[in-house]
Amino acid sequence: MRILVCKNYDEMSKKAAQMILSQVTLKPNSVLGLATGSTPVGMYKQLVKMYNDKQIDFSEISTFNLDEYYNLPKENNQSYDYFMKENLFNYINIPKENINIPNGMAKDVEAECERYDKSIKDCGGVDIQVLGIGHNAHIGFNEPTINFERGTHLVDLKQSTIEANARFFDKEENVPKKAITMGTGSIFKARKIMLLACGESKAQAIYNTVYGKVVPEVPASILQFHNDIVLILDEEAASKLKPEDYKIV
Ligand SMILES: N[C@@H]1[C@@H](O)[C@H](O)[C@@H](COP(=O)(O)O)O[C@@H]1O
Repeated sequence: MRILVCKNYDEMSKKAAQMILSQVTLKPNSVLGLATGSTPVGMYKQLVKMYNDKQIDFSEISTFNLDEYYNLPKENNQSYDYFMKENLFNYINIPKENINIPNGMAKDVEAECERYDKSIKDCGGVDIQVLGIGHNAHIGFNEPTINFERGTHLVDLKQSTIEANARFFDKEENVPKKAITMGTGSIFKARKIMLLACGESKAQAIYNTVYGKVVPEVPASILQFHNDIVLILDEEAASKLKPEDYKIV
């Protein structure tokens, strides 16, 4: 695990965007695995800026998002489909047909999950996967559980995740209780993984991810076994790590 610590959120976002830029420059038809949540918003802003400055071209890029709420229409301003358009897709030149997000409104969820996994495979797999992390170390919507899930699946969200995401909804009752997410197995298959975390509230989850036992109760701990993973943290999220284990950038 490579761990880079940035002074603050802005620096973290810039570093993350630079890594995407290198990936896209080296391979213009890269497959990007994308995440939602407040953490990657700054990175998306940087990518839009790079696009406006003609530094990056998304015309051959394909994307796969990690997850989507179940039974929340795309048009709802809290759907992840809406989030991605608002934060990235509306402002760059990615072809619409190259964008993939699980369909949370699918009637046959099992078929939708199979279709999603097959699309990732048919695209040649994810080149670089962007991840945020939940307070309980969930990645995508893979909540702490008793076994690592392989492929895309429907999950029941933990009460703590519902509470954490309630800040985006009018009322907690409106937060969906289920989501469709890529499995830890699918995430792990990405050739490169870049996990972003900021703020003190993520420090314990980061500590457990880096030093804890690899167990499905700490979903992100599986990343210890990945051979090309970088954690990009701000100082607060890194505050429980030993200084000899990270590089300040
Ligand atoms: N499904 C998303 C995750 O992909 C994200 O990492 C997490 C943390 O969000 P935030 O970055 O807002 O703390 O929130 C949600 O649960």
